Amino acid sequence: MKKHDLLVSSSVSDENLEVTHISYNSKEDQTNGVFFCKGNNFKAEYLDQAIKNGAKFYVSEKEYSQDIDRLIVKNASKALSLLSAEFYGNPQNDLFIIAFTGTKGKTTTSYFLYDILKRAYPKQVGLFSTVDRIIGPKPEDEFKSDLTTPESMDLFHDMRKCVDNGFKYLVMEVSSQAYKKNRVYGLQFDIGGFLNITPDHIGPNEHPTYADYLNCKKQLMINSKVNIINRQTNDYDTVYAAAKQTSDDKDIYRFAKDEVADTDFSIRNKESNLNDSVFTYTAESDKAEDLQDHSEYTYRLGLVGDFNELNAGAAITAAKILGVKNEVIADSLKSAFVPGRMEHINTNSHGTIFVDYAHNYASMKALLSFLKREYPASKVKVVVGSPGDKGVSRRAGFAKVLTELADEAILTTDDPGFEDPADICKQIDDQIDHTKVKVKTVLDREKAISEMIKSSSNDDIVVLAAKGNDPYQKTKGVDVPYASDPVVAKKILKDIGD
Ligand SMILES: CC(=O)N[C@H]1[C@@H](OP(=O)(O)OP(=O)(O)OC[C@H]2O[C@@H](n3ccc(=O)[nH]c3=O)[C@H](O)[C@@H]2O)O[C@H](CO)[C@@H](O)[C@@H]1O[C@H](C)C(=O)N[C@@H](C)C(=O)N[C@H](CCC(=O)O)C(=O)O
Ligand SMILES: Nc1ncnc2c1ncn2[C@@H]1O[C@H](COP(=O)(O)OP(=O)(O)OP(=O)(O)O)[C@@H](O)[C@H]1O
Repeated sequence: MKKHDLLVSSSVSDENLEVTHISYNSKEDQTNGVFFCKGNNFKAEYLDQAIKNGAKFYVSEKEYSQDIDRLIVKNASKALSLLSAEFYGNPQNDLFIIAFTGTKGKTTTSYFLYDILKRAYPKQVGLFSTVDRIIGPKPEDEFKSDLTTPESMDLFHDMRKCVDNGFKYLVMEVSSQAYKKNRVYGLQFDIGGFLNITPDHIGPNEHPTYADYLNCKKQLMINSKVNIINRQTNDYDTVYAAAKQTSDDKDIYRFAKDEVADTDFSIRNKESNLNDSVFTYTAESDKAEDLQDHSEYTYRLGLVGDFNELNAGAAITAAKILGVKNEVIADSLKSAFVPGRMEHINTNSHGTIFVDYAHNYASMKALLSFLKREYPASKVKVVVGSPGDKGVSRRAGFAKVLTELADEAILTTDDPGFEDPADICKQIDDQIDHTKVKVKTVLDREKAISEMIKSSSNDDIVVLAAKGNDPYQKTKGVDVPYASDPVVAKKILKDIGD
């Protein structure tokens, strides 16, 4: 605490207290435990409850109780991160950690790299993603994530499990919120990848301004030994300067699509269809040549979307830094699968269905532009909804992108929260130019999907957007089970004998 200038005061009467438990949730058993008082909504009664549940010590920015020993610190979430790392025996030192940040593509890139590394180093790779956390080789070591980047205590707990389960590598996503809330405070990454940044996550509960969002995101570069940067990201100069603060040029690799000067690797598309895309990855600098055992290599990526070639670029570069052979990378990428991200379902007579997590203007535009450009003769038909209680600007964004690029759309329910889904759909609908796109609203999501699939013919492309493979509808504070878009689509096809 002193080294990080966090200590305000300490009151320790029992120097021999053997701490067997740490917690930030007062409802848990706290026997011989240290309890952390942190968070915007913390209340003094949580500490009282923790003490009743056995806490022997607390860490806090304020002195709440003099009944037990305590450490008063300047910043409780930073203290939580540092002390959690210590409590779990600094598992980060036994893992090679590769982290990705970006407004879009974190999950996709993390899955690409996880699959590549798993082939190269079986039973040695963990994954902390928005979708799943994989902390060991057994089925019970794989579970759904609640946050993109877990709270620091949970992060170090799960890293410890990874190490105890024999893992040597960890691929993880780092959100801007992780830096804002100090979830990765004090952690140095072996490789940090910066994918892109566009205005998003700006609002009262996330980042007050774009400048704050960028500042949080660039922290990954400052805290990584080796950096991988998309040469075409917005604010490239700021991101590169952040990497340079702590890394030499030789440890900063840039990748770009098509003809861009001053990059280390270039991606050039050779062909694409509805199932995969083929692209070359070319070393453009001496240090890239040194990394790549061919100056150019051709990959086939089993996940379409030109943006996915960029995500693959980041994953390929990380794999190369780790010394993985091109053939292993190629084998993995050709069968790439990321739950709910550009999952495609081929039908016999109802066109091609894509399930994709695109859930704001920028990602829907990237997705629909790609489909329009590659398949100009096909109609693009979208089923989409927008969530309640957050991201209100997405509604206007969906209206704009549907007007610009869709042929037909059905507006439906997606995590309405405490709002009325009909109101949300109406807000989208009111901003659509109905002379450009045919739109209707069907609130029952399964019925909306069913209607769109049944009314589509073989040349059509059906996009089930924004929900990915979420198995719930967040409604009035409850996660109401929902089969997920891919499961619903496949069931409908089965029912109609396609
Ligand atoms: C605004 C925000 O970032 N909140 C996060 C933060 O909450 P917090 O530390 O402020 O805690 P709090 O909710 O105010 O609660 C106060 C404390 O009282 C404790 N408590 C509470 C009740 C009780 O009875 N007893 C008790 O001890 C709680 O355990 C907590 O420690 O720390 C919590 C974990 O300890 C997170 O769950 C929570 O994330 C919220 C729910 C969230 O969803 N955040 C989103 C915006 C987020 O972080 N998203 C990013 C992805 C964004 C992207 O795509 O880029 C992510 O990384 O997931
Ligand atoms: N590099 C990219 N650029 C633009 N759009 C992308 C990119 N990669 C993925 N997308 C789109 O964004 C959606 C979400 O992708 P992914 O889950 O990989 O990103 P993420 O950064 O983890 O997102 P989130 O923070 O919203 O969870 C995809 O379904 C796709 O439509």
